[in-house]
Amino acid sequence: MPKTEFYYFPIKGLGEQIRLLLAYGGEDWNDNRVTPEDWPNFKPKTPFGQMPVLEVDGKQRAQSMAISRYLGRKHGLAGATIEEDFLIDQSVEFLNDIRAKAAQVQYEPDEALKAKKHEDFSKNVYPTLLAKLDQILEENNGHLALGKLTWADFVFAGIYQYLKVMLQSPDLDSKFPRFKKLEQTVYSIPKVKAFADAAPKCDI
Ligand SMILES: N[C@@H](CCC(=O)N[C@@H](CS)C(=O)NCC(=O)O)C(=O)O
Repeated sequence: MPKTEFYYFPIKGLGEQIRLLLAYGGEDWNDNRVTPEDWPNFKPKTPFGQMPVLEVDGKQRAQSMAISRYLGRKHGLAGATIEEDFLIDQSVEFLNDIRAKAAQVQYEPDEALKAKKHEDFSKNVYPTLLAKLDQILEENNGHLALGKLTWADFVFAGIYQYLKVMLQSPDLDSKFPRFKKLEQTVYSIPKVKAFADAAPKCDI
């Protein structure tokens, strides 16, 4: 089996979903956590000057969603038809929309503007998006698509803690119990749990 190397910062961010998929697949892989000090040296050696990067047999792959989709297909977590794949992609893109909205606030450098945006989004944006997400889970047996475990669920589990921080919503678990349940569903898969139990702890 080819040796797989995964490279990302020592955070969950855009990398955790890939770590969870690699763990699920039972691949022989190394979880390389590149420190900010080592990053300037590695950056020019990556396809887009960014991480995550997945290297299989010396061949690099980049872009978190493309890598996740690739691993999902590889490990039986994709759709059986293009229609099913579409439903998975649709939910993943919706998750990305939520993350992008939250990031608009999280990475606003002006603190006063950040507070204003947070207030506005908390009132006018997040409630609709989160209710829709909850509805998708309700209609899919607690999953993001197809009523069963797919790679979209790994994307969700990988970003959920970070999302809570970005939404500044520590009570998200109690407001939307289906969210926490889905995160637990993924993290309690034995191979995923074994990885997560042994991995360095990080919240975001
Ligand atoms: N669209 C890319 C975005 C990757 C990205 O933004 N990576 C950030 C970390 S989350 C990065 O490498 N930042 C360091 C830099 O740009 O120098 C993906 O999904 O993989």
